Amino acid sequence: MKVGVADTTFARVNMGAIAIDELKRQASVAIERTTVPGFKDLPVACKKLIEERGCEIVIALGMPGGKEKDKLCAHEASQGLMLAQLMTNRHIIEVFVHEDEAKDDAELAWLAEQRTREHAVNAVNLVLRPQVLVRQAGSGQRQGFEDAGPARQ
Ligand SMILES: Cc1nc2c(=O)[nH]c(=O)nc-2n(C[C@H](O)[C@H](O)[C@H](O)CO)c1C
Repeated sequence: MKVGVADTTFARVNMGAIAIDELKRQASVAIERTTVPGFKDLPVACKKLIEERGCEIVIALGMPGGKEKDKLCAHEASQGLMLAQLMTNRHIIEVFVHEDEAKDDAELAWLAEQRTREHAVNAVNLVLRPQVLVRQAGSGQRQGFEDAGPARQ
């Protein structure tokens, strides 16, 4: 099984390296990596990882900046990633860490690592251990900051 990792030079954390480290901890899978300038370049990069490099699933890692323009572009990139999923019939796990989610650089680095690692686990589970996700259904999982947990009556 091959997992694709696509990340960007725009990001302020090496999210691709973190994803690869976590994938190696989780399972014995082949990994294909590509790095593009920014998140708008991710959809075609992910499609190529699937169609040309044989990936079963891809993790798309990006970091939207804090400006309004960045947020608009992030929405567009996200739509591109969804389209790529429908075109290829493969999951592309979008891991976006918005720069303004964190109060400072240290928290940004922590959040990017945490979210990347947790979604790398999700990607492996989706393909190799789907029953793990079924067991987590409705449990309020969050990637990065604390889990929300199940709603209580
Ligand atoms: C405005 C803008 N904001 C971001 C961003 O917040 N995060 C990011 O990864 N990339 C951004 N880019 C760059 C585009 O994604 C893309 O790399 C260029 O438009 C070249 O295709 C742009 C152009």
